[in-house]
Amino acid sequence: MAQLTDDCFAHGGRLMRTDEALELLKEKLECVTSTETLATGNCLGRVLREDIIAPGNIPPHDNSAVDGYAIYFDDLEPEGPTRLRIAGRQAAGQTPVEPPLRGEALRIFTGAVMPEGPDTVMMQEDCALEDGDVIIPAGIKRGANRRDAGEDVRAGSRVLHSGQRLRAQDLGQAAAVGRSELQVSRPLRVALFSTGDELREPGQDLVTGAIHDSNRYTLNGLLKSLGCEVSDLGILRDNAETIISALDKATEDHDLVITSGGVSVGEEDHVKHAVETLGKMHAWRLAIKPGRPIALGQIGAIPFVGLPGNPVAVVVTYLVFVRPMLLRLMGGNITSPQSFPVRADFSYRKKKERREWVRASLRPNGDGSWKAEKFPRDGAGILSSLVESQGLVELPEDLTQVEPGMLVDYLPFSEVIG
Ligand SMILES: Nc1nc2c(c(=O)[nH]1)N[C@H]1C(S)=C(S)[C@@H](COP(=O)(O)OP(=O)(O)OC[C@H]3O[C@@H](n4cnc5c(N)ncnc54)[C@H](O)[C@@H]3O)O[C@H]1N2
Ligand code: MOO
Repeated sequence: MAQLTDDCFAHGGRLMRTDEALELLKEKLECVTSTETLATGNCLGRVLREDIIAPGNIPPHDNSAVDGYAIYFDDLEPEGPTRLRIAGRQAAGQTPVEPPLRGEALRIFTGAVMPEGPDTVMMQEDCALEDGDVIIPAGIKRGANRRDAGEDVRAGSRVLHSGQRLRAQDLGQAAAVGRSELQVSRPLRVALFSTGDELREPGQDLVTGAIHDSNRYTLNGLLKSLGCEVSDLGILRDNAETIISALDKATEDHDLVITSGGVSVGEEDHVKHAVETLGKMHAWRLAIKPGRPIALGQIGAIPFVGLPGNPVAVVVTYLVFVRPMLLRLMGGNITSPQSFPVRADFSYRKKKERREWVRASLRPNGDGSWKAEKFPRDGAGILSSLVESQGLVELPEDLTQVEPGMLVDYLPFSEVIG
């Protein structure tokens, strides 16, 4: 099991660019999860840890794509209808029957093996029947309505790649090549805490100055949607000893520890100190908004991530940094989420040299295209902005001004959550 090396997150004091941070994560983190063999049907969302090679062609044999009549194309009259005797019947799953002779048709059904000889299938709705014969109209193309062996997958080709997260269609593909079991990563075990004296559990009354803990619920959902096994370890009060002992204990049986809050420069921000006491901490100051402070470190060999407390910063830093980190730790490929160029429907000023994400939703332009409408309020504490938006617009470092009509990169939440 590969582990973190010392100083793996260390960097200079300046603000670090997103690309640099992601590169460093890729370089320094390795897979820490072992593999297990699971029934294919239980592998949804897991990271595949083997290449899946097709042992045979799919489909395994030439077959009919429709219910109809298998015929020899060369038997057809070039102009006008052709009458053919129906010589036999071939259903899906049946062993091949005697092929029809030239001048004959074979009644055939979708998925049934094509007989030797006939090259074309006529759909039954286009045919007429008369005294046990079939009347084929003119106009069909040679080879119509037949599916060739291997047209979906060729024997020996790689249908699934080690490192990919298994979606429903991937499970179908594994089953299609005959795999009843797959080698996948065990779930990453993540310990999750919130920190802050102001935090109360939902359901508890709020005294003045208190708020309900929302970050743990957001993070729990984000982590679970990526297939992590989450230990929700509650709220840590702003007390150095409490935090030290809780973090220490959490490393005993987890692959990663995540907290939110307490990573800034305030006197009550004890998380950094706790990690420094137990291991190594490298507070990263990233050239991003929201989510400038993010703490990465290690407690023993277990990676630690301290996310900023502001609820929007939590989600953005999770999507941009933590998600690729988790994928790496569970042996997955880190692929950039797919964003889409759309026209901005807003003006926005930003600082140069920093990457920003604004909350946005797609609205129809009326001509079939879409535009990105920005959520009107920008605060990193406005959690409702995430609820009411469908995604994020990513604004690169060198951009300083967005104007309506400008092309921007829109990242739907559906690309990265789940
Ligand atoms: N002097 C400075 N102050 C701040 C800076 C800075 O650079 N210098 N950075 C600001 C930025 S940016 C952020 S982000 C925050 C991050 O600070 P912390 O990680 O220490 O977060 P807290 O202070 O604990 O909390 C910030 C904010 O979020 C609320 N919060 C915290 N946890 C939760 C939770 N589980 N559920 C809901 N809301 C939560 C908390 O009450 C605060 O309002 O620091 C800025 N300050
Ligand atoms: O990193 Mo803070 O984003 O502005 O909430």
